[in-house]
Amino acid sequence: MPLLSVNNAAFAYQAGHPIFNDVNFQLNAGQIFTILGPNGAGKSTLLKCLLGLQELQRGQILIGGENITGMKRRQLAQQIAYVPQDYQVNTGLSVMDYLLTARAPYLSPLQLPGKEERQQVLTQLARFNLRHLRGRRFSSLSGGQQQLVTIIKALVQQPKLLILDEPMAALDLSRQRQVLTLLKELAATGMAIILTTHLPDHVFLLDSKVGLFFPGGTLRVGSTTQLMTKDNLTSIYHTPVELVYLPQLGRYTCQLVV
Ligand SMILES: Nc1ncnc2c1ncn2[C@@H]1O[C@H](COP(=O)(O)OP(=O)(O)OP(=O)(O)O)[C@@H](O)[C@H]1O
Repeated sequence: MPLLSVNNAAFAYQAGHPIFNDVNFQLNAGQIFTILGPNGAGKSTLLKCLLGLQELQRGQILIGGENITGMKRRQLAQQIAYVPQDYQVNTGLSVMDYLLTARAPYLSPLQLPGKEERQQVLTQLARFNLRHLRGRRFSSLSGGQQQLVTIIKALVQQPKLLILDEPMAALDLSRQRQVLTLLKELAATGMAIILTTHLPDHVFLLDSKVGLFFPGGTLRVGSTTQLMTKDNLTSIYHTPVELVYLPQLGRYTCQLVV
């Protein structure tokens, strides 16, 4: 059974103005699914539906065979972690305390996080060499640091499915490389991953399953080889691009034609 099944999903914020229609895809443990589409296409909205933050007009979303509409938030939070596009929350919490909130789905209502949870936070901070930030106020961090800490928070939650909305938008090249490498490592351990990005090169680097938002709210799903073509990218972005093969890297890169 797939970890995630999205069947005939349709969503509209306003009746008669669908954002997407008939979205169908499945994701197994250990698979990466990268979603591309122009601004306003519906990528974040689809992710919010997967998280149960928005309700579908039609269709269903199943996690481990169970419809998410019948699941409690705590139960969902043990399955799915989310890195939102708007990660800049105004909180007075330190980085450590902010990260500890990710353990809440595993603690009883009045239980405070203890030594074990603090160790889990330190282990995840260490992946990015960011242990030194643990005493800083989250909202005092730079944009890129906040985005990294938000990714780390999702890891502290230990999900089966990790959903990231443009997780590298604020990151420098070295940090993008770290995140891409980490996503591959997490997938190899069996975590399923869904991310959105505006950089087609991220898809070529991950060589993942792909979802392309076409005009009219159609999500076409396939492999990198099937869907990441010059015609498809030109068509979804309404702008000319060239795909260039890099023999030394064994993959394509996407270049704007200016
Ligand atoms: N809460 C809302 N109420 C009404 N309309 C909304 C709401 N949130 C988003 N929209 C609209 O739904 C459409 C899809 O938005 P969404 O944020 O899903 O796009 P996106 O593909 O993630 O875009 P971007 O690449 O710019 O982040 C847009 O036209 C947007 O204006």
